[in-house]
Amino acid sequence: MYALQPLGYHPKESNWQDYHHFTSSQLPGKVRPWLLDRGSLTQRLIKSSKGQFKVQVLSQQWQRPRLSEATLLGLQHREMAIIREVALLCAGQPWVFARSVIPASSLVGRLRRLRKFNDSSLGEMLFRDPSMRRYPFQIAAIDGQSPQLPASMQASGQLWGRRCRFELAARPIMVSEIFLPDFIP
Ligand SMILES: C=C(O[C@@H]1C=C(C(=O)O)C=C[C@H]1O)C(=O)O
Repeated sequence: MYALQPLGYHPKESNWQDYHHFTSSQLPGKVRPWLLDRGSLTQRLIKSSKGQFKVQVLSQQWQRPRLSEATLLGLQHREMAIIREVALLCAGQPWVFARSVIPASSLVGRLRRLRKFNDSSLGEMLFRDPSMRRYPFQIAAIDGQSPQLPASMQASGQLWGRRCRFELAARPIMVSEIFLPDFIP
């Protein structure tokens, strides 16, 4: 019998650091150009997979963000958010695990539609919005066995992830993406 986790339990957080903390030689050549690409990951994956792209929603629910996510978003302690976790599939294979945090205080005006988001890409909405502003990336080396990854996506060794704060109509959203072993650009 597993002990019940206290409300707001989060697995050990990864060590997210500003991208300029890393020299280019520290980032593996396969993912380096993708980690720092400021364009839409969705569009790049669609192109790379010759259109065989799909967003698989794994969960989308109200939760408290992790402490470092709340800090990045400038949230009051314990503010609730929609936490959306998806797999980005290329030719049916999960290339990216993505976790987005949409604070309750951002779900206003035209952003209310994010309450009922489905398997269309969050990126398509973000990059279509003229008010969108993207902040600099944070990068982390992620333990492939980390419990933050669904069991089916865990791997031996180390994975690389990126995350950043977006603002739409000056309202913050966080998007994080972890590149999985099946990722073959
Ligand atoms: C931010 C983007 O949106 C992508 C789509 C996501 C979703 O639909 O949940 C999550 C992460 C992103 O990779 C993008 O395409 O660059």
